[in-house]
Amino acid sequence: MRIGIAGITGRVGRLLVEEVQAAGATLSGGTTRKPEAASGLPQGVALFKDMAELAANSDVVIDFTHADTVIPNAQALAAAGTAWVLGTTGLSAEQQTAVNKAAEKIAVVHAANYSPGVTLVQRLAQMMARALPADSYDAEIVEMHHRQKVDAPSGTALAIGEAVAQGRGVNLADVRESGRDGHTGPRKEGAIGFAALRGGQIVGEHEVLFTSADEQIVLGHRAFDRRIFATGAVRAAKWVKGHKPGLYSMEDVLGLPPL
Ligand SMILES: NC(=O)C1=CN([C@@H]2O[C@H](COP(=O)(O)OP(=O)(O)OC[C@H]3O[C@@H](n4cnc5c(N)ncnc54)[C@H](OP(=O)(O)O)[C@@H]3O)[C@@H](O)[C@H]2O)C=CC1
Ligand SMILES: O=C(O)C1=N[C@H](C(=O)O)C[C@H](O)C1
Repeated sequence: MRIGIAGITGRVGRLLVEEVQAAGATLSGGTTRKPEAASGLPQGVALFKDMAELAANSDVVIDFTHADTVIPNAQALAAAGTAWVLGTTGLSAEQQTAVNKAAEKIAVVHAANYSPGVTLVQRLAQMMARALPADSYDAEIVEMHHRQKVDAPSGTALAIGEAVAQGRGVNLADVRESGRDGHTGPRKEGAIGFAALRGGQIVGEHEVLFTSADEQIVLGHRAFDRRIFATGAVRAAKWVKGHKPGLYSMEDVLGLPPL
């Protein structure tokens, strides 16, 4: 199968080149706005001028770029009938709608975090939220990433928050509290709080905390190397080929039963 990489010169993109080749798949090539930055790629890696050209030459495109590319990429991939493994985070509601619309035409795997460990943390967080009453247990999510990260809270933190909200049977948008500052007043019962730390070259750290008056449960994940994301995305790319159009998750790729 032919796998294309959007953002091929990026921090994850470069690792995807290695992992696609290690998986024995054919690397069709990639896209970059800066061909001069591609000098560090292995010899012979094809660079396409845009997503339309990359999609036309690929069975699946793995995309770790930037939220600004999501709408044009969705349109180009749907037009080409090419499956999409999307890792980009920081999407607006409009950009997420474009992903959902593309999934009417092509198979899309969309995950804020392609590490199996985080996928399990999300599942466990949902189970914990079901078991621990919101009026006694305060849920907070803390994440830390490298100083270059451009979006906050992380997509993974938001996905964990979504899992807690689902476990509680509420809409995250109604209970989310991000970035407390100033005279905030007491914590609202049932809120799901987020804190985003940035510094150094931290690859990706997440904790979800359930705190009551009498105990605290902390569930955490630390990524030591971005390669965990690249291997997960390649696993998703090999899984998605041949699937009918639709929006799939890393839980589907891992074959986790519905909760
Ligand atoms: N789902 C997951 O498991 C993971 C998701 N991510 C997410 O993937 C995305 C990329 O992360 P990372 O590889 O660290 O980021 P980088 O900035 O290192 O790479 C992103 C690449 O996208 C390209 N790009 C294309 N269009 C744009 C644009 N309009 N603005 C900015 N860049 C653009 C850039 O390449 P060029 O300039 O050459 O065109 C850039 O190299 C982020 O959203 C991040 O949160 C990161 C790790 C894991
Ligand atoms: O930008 C990153 O680096 C990462 N972003 C993803 C996110 O926003 O959750 C996944 C991972 O934590 C690394």
